[in-house]
Formats: sequence, structure tokens, C-alpha cells
Amino acid sequence: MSEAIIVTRGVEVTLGGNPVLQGVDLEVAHGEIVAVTGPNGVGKSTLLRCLAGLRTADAGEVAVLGGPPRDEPAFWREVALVADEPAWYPGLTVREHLELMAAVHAGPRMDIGEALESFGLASRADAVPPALSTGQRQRLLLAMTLLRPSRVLLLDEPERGLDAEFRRRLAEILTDYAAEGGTVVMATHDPGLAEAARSRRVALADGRAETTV
Ligand SMILES: Nc1ncnc2c1ncn2[C@@H]1O[C@H](COP(=O)(O)OP(=O)(O)OP(=O)(O)O)[C@@H](O)[C@H]1O
Repeated sequence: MSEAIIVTRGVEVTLGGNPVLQGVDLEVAHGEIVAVTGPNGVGKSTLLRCLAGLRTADAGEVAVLGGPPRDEPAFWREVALVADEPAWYPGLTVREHLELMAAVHAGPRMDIGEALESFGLASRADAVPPALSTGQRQRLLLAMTLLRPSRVLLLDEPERGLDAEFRRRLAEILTDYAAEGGTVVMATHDPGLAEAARSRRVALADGRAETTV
């Protein structure tokens, strides 16, 4: 068994007086892709927020890369998150967003042209985000995140707004990332994406996590 990069033990979170997570045990190995599934409101985003250190568990333990997640630069240099907060600047073009990521993160994983091609954004390279479609903006967020080096990728419904063809492409992008030694946890409602990415499926139900496939 390879080294566990993410470990949770008995994680409990109560929100607005309601128990959401009630003892989540999860281990994610180095190079593994885990898809967290389950109905709306079951706690997938809450679990990701705990892994990202954006929410503290009321009980239990969370370790990412050997220690508790910390909302500080050293942690965020290793861990990349795509959630639903917009992370783009209205005054910069698609190409400039990618140039910005390449400039601030040492050792980008691909060059700008490659990223534009890989994420299907070449024809929109000179557009600003407000002029992009919903799916193109999501591709931009993913391109910015995958361009920078990281060891852990946390994705909250990465399929949001993406067409079927690009979802298949995303599965390849994620398997390549994992093959390079990255570890992925994504919350998803798309069983096709979870399967195409050859992920281990972990279903959240009644506040607990269970591997299903
Ligand atoms: N700030 C908050 N205060 C109170 N309740 C909250 C808060 N944030 C989330 N919740 C509740 O916690 C539960 C879990 O929410 P969460 O967003 O983690 O679910 P999810 O599985 O990601 O859902 P979805 O599939 O709809 O994205 C939901 O019932 C939600 O209404």
C-alpha cells in the first residue's frame, strides 16, 4: 500500500445545528484519484473544505501531506483547490491569467500554448473572463490550477458547465496528473467522469464515507 497523502479519522462537522459529517474515515494514497459522491447536501463540499483547511472539524482528525491542513502559503503551494468561488480577474485575458500562474509558481507543469490547447481555450486566448461561456470559464479555472505544480488537487464538482467531450478530456488530464504522482479528491455528480478518471468511488451517506467501487 502506498503512502497515505490524506487521512481523516472520525471527522464530525455540524452546520447550523445539523450534523453533516458524523465520523468520516478516509485514506487517500499517493497517486490516487478519489471521487466523493452522494446526493445534494450530503456534505461533499464540507468534507473538501475540511481537507483544504477552510473549515475545522468539530471532532476527529484531518491530515494532508502529513499534518493538519493550514490555511497558509506553504500549504497552498502544495495543494490546489477548484471550488465555486470565481478566481479570475475581469481585466486580464485568458492568456494573461495563464501567464500570471506561470510567473508566480516556479516550475509550471506546462507552457502557455500547451495549456491553451489542452483545455480547448486557444481560440479564446485573447478574451476576458466575462466574455467567456460558463464552460469556458470553468476550463480557465481548471487550466490555471493544472498549470501550476501541486501535490494534491481538491476539486468541487469540476464537471460544472463542461460539455461531454471536455469531461472525457478532463478525465485524461486528471489521470495524467495522478500518473505524475499527484493525488486527487473530487466531489462529483458525474459517474462517467469518476469512471473515466479510473477513480475510487467513495459515497457519503448518513454523514459517513464508504468506498463503493
Ligand atoms: N454555512 C452553513 N450553515 C448552515 N448549513 C450549511 C452551511 N453550509 C452548508 N450547510 C448545509 O450543510 C449540508 C452539507 O452541505 P454541502 O455543501 O457540504 O453538501 P454537498 O454534498 O456538497 O451538496 P451539493 O451536491 O448540493 O453540492 C447541507 O444540508 C447544507 O444545507
